[in-house]
Amino acid sequence: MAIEDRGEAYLVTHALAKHTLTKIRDVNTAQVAFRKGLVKLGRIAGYEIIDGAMETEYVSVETPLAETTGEQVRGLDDVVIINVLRAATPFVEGLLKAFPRAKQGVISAGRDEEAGMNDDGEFPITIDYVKLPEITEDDTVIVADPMLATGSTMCTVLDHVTDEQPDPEDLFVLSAVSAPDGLLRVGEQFPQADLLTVAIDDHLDDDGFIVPGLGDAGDRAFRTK
Ligand SMILES: O=P(O)(O)OC[C@H]1O[C@H](OP(=O)(O)OP(=O)(O)O)[C@H](O)[C@@H]1O
Ligand SMILES: O=c1cc[nH]c(=O)[nH]1
Ligand SMILES: [Mg+2]
Repeated sequence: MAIEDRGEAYLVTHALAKHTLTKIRDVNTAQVAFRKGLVKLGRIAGYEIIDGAMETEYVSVETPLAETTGEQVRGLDDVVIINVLRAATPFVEGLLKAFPRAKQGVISAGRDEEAGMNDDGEFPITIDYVKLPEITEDDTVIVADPMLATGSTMCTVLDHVTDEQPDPEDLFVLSAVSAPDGLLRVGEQFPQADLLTVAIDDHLDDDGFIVPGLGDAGDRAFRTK
């Protein structure tokens, strides 16, 4: 298993995840390579969730030559992936390679960057659209957003995801880059969630951007600036 417990979060430690994150951190990595990098990170993280958190069962299988025993992953039909628009879209594309039959939810969430952070280090979050599947107690729920900065977006998203739904078997908050503030905020407000990230960065700047981070993930993936 290449998921390492860091106390406040679990790290995806697969070498290709670190390699890919380094590539997309680079200011010279342009839109297409940036977006492909997020897709790749989503796929690797999905495989790591399967390897680290899902069980296998023995099944008998008939090859062209003989009957033998193999293993299959349990619960692949009981996966829910929540796409936090906009930056999570390529990340989710990668996750879907690991979980092609996942139920999918979409939440459109944006930070009000003009309003800025309040004294508690939170942004006002605008939610424009919410469409979620029914969640069951058997489900593994993965809420994906490549950036976990102040945690304001994720906490607002999780309010919707957990509202009037049963507790799933597992609830993962998956990000590529996290700031300590965001991990602490989400961890405090949603102790039932497992926080999974490729990197925990140093700090947030005065505008709420992760340092060193990778800049504005949405703008870089969608070429809006
Ligand atoms: O932890 P937080 O401080 O809430 O910041 C993280 C959020 O900020 C970014 O979204 P943004 O509001 O820029 O929207 P976008 O994805 O449409 O660019 C990012 O994709 C996260 O959703
Ligand atoms: O560093 C950050 C913080 C929030 N959203 C981003 O895209 N990047
Ligand atoms: Mg953005």
